[in-house]
Amino acid sequence: MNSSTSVDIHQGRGRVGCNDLHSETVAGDHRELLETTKSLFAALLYWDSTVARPHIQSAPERELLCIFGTGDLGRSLGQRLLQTGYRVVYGSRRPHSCDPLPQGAQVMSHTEAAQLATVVIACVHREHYDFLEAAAPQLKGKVLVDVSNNSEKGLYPESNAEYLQSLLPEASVVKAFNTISAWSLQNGSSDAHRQVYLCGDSAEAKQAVRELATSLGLSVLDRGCLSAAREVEDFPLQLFPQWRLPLCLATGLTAFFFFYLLTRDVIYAYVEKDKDISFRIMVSLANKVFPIVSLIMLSLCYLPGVLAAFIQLYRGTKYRRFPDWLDRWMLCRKQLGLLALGLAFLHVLYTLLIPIRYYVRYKIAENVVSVIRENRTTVFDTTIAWRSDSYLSMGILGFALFVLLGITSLPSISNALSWREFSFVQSKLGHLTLFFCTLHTYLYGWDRFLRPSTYKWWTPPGYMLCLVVPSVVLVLKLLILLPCMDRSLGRIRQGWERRGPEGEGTKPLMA
Ligand SMILES: NC(=O)C1=CN([C@@H]2O[C@H](COP(=O)(O)OP(=O)(O)OC[C@H]3O[C@@H](n4cnc5c(N)ncnc54)[C@H](OP(=O)(O)O)[C@@H]3O)[C@@H](O)[C@H]2O)C=CC1
Ligand SMILES: [Fe+3]
Repeated sequence: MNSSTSVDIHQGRGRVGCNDLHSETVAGDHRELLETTKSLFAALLYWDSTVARPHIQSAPERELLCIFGTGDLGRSLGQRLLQTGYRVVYGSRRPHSCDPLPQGAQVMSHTEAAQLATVVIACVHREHYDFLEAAAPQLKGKVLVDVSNNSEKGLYPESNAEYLQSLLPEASVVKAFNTISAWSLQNGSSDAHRQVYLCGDSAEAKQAVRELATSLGLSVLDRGCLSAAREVEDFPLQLFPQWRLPLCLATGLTAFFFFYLLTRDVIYAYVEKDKDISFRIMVSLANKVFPIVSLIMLSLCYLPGVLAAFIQLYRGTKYRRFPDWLDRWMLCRKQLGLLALGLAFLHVLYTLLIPIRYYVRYKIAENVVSVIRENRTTVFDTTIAWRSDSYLSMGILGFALFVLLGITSLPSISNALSWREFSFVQSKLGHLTLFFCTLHTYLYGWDRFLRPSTYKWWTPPGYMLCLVVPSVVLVLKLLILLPCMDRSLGRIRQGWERRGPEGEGTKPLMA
């Protein structure tokens, strides 16, 4: 009892401050009181740690996990599990000659290792799964995690996880961890904190794997039954999935406007005026196509937002899903915006090099010489000065805000912003950017809209075409900002719903 008493008092010092009490009491003559106090504290601490707070008594030993395969993923995953506090045992074909393993891990044959753990993670390629049949008795009733990926789509008739389950019907196979990578686990990159998908037919087995993933700092998304494994296995094969649509759009628009402007400018001059101005393709044409596509793409970033607002106003609720096409469109807004920024950047570069172009220098010199030769005087036109300065100024402001939007969309920057700050920049400043860039284009056009010579072969110039979408977006946005619309939308977004099909009255959905 004496020894246990002293240990208990020692443990309690930090928590209850019995150290001070101890020294004060010793300083006096009350040894009896000291003994009584010691016993009282000992009893209290014993009760506290065993009855009231049993978890404090001793941390439970972490679970032992088994990993089959000592390859790249097996080693990296084992190391992370050991760092998290789990105990790890490897099952290997060559327990005595495998590559160095994380410190603290044991290694033995597959059957021996499987016997020790209730959760077994198979870090082996699907092609070698048949060896697992030999360990079937040891894997009976256990959770078997399949982490495998495919090297290409549709290689096998069934998913790897379903194949594993068919080999070992008495184990509970769970598909998980295939979206992480050995590299990110080893280097602790942010990739290691990404979402992992989970699917399986046994709820308990999935729960065990979910707890495991959560303790590794991964967020888990349950995809349902094991039949969903095929889809989950295809995820890592995706290459920039959210960039596909924006890239296709940018390529399509660039190709369309390139041929449109080629016809209007170069081919028209050749056919109608017998002039070869094909050299303009390299700079002039490029410097028309890039800003046109950039402005359209920027407006396409904001169009789904205003469409969504109108859909919510029409439906009178925010609790109904948007159509799939709108969802997909919304999800790639960032990529649309970044591509638009890239094209705007090219427009800036091309514009900056205008003064050093041979064609431009030649034209200026020719003009000056003709003015002198013909003894003409040129009159300074204030309207043109206003127009050109305003046009440049809007372009600069638009581009500066555009760069700001691009910077704040970077994860490291956006993570440092609150939701309110992020939405202020992306929505308010975003629409202002669109407004400046659209105004820049209107000022470029100025009164050329009215001149018949602008419409070569009855086609409008490219910049006029590209003003359609941004103008529509800005008008729709202005409509949403009208007080009556803004108020209704605000209420809907706070959870209010229009009651009944006729839409009379409102009720709070989340009271
Ligand atoms: N590497 C990664 O980043 C990721 C990998 N994955 C998946 O994890 C699994 C393993 O990948 P990875 O670690 O890269 O592969 P490795 O080739 O590095 O390792 C595979 C391991 O499997 C074992 N093995 C090899 N052949 C056989 C066989 N004939 N019979 C039994 N066991 C065998 C070996 O371990 P031993 O010698 O100890 O028996 C080997 O080290 C794959 O299914 C992969 O798709 C999933 C996500 C990411
Ligand atoms: Fe411009």
